[in-house]
Amino acid sequence: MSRSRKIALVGNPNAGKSALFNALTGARQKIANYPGVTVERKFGRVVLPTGEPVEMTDLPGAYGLDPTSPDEEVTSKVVRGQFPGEAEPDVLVIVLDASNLEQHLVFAQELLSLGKPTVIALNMVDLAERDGLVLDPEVLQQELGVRVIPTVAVRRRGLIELGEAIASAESRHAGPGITDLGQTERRVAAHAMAEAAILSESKRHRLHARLDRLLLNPWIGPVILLALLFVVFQAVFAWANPLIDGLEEGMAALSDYVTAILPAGLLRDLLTDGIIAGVGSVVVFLPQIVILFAFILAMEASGYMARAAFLMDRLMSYVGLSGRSFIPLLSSFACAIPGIMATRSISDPKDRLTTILIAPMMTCSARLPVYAVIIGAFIPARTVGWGIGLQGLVLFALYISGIMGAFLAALVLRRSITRGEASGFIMELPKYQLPRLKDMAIGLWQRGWIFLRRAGTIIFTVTVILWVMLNFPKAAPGESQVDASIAGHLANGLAVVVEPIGFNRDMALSLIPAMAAREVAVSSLATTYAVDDEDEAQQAVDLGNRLRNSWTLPMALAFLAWFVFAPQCMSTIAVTRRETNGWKWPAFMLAYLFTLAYIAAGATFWLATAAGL
Ligand SMILES: Nc1nc2c(ncn2[C@@H]2O[C@H](COP(=O)(O)OP(=O)(O)OP(=O)(O)O)[C@@H](O)[C@H]2O)c(=O)[nH]1
Ligand SMILES: [Mg+2]
Repeated sequence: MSRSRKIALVGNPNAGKSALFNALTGARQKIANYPGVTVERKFGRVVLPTGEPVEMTDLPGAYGLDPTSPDEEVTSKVVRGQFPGEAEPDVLVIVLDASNLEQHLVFAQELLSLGKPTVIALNMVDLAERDGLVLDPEVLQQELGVRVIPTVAVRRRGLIELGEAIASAESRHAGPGITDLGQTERRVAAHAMAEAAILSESKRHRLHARLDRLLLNPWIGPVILLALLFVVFQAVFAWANPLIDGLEEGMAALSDYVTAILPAGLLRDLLTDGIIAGVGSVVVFLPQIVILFAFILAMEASGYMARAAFLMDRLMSYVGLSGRSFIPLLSSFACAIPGIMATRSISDPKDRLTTILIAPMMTCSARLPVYAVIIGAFIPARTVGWGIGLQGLVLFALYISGIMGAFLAALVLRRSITRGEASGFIMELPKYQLPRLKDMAIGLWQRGWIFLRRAGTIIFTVTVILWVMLNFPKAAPGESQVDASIAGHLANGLAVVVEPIGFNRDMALSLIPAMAAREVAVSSLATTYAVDDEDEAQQAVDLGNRLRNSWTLPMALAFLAWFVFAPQCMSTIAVTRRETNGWKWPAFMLAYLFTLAYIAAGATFWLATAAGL
């Protein structure tokens, strides 16, 4: 039997290729309302209405076949059949944004000139209609010489027709003239075709235009952005706290239950001190993660994020970056790994390298449990006027510190190691849309699942290993178990190094396993204090109390400052190595970020101590 045919989805950024890919294959690739979301090719299988199974490829968006950035290069190579080890696609599905037809038809003509069997998905016809645009697919079909199927990817409209068209797509005879047009001629042709295809157009953009005037205003826009972020961090504490209390009580009850049914011994200790106290101390932050991502996803889907990038462009040009870096940096708030991958859409290599190097300073979601534990234990849950919660304010300040640190680093890097001019920034602003509930739910589910999976795998494993290293060898009567243990001895070495910045031995101890993942700092503190606690009745998960008993406020603040900068994440280092093709830049990243963390934590500790906190 011959191999199944390969179908590739191509088109301009933000045309809805991934949405269409998800709808056709049942996959759950990330979609968001700004250009440059997909940076790698993704595969899936589809059975066409004719019963023929085909392999579908989702590609990064591009503006043409002459690549200007690493992600466009992937698209260009795949489409031309030059991607190493990959067969040429048999059918191209060009995805067009119906409400942005003229622009998208430029690249479409270039793709058609390849002469491959092609089908056009005229996507987002719902948005075109909403904006008062009535299109005639027939006209396009005649002009371009291929089937044109209207679709609404997010509502699964037009999928069967599209599948049928793919099944019967034949090698086309490139229409007269299309083959060897230059870029300018394609633009002219695109304009004429769009004009011919638009049956009627009643301008209904007024509300959106007004919204843009407000949100993109150079003075009001940044204020709105800042206010919005402020609300997000207030909500992360205010809304999550009741849920977290509930989860903590649940963990405590579970711990009590295990204590009651199991005889005293190693197994019981492993379950209560290692797994419930350790892993449980991280899991309780699920509500905060979900709330944070609810805001991020809503801002992404509505089209506001792209506006924020536009606003930030000017600010970023001061530090030698362009607004292009905004989306990768923004993705790094979830996790630096997709953030660093997203830099593939940056064309200038030095711009891209700078963005990679500063991405780890964006506060990723793995820091949230660390921040939340320390803030919860040391910052009183009171308001500081106008109903502003102090805890949320401190969290906000930590995020801002990371951003400031990143901007400062960019400023220095762009004047030294990655010297160069800030490149220009052109980004189309996507249409405003109301976030769809289903997409939001799927997105939140995915983020929550990633968080829990980390807790169940890497955090679980590292915590259990640490528990073992904390429990052996056994302490002599009267001696502290942690002092006697392997882990305690190991930590003593590091403790000497971090003593000047106010860290005690337990804090030093938590930094070692936290290289695997930052949340492990929380689980390892919880486990260390649980192991150290002789009083069996006190086994409930009250990490906050234990921290307050062993740390001073300046120590806690220094610990927070450390985590703003410290590159405590193996996976980030690994992905930096991959994206920069070598060890030089990850090594540099480790060195400069640890230095920054050390200075920041030390300065915080001594300033706080001097201030008498
Ligand atoms: N209303 C409407 N929205 C759509 C449709 N198709 C996609 N979208 C939305 O448009 C945005 C962009 O969709 P994506 O699938 O991420 O676009 P893409 O072409 O993969 O973009 P890149 O990966 O950046 O090249 C998302 O917010 C989708 O929810 C559609 O037919 N109608
Ligand atoms: Mg995509």
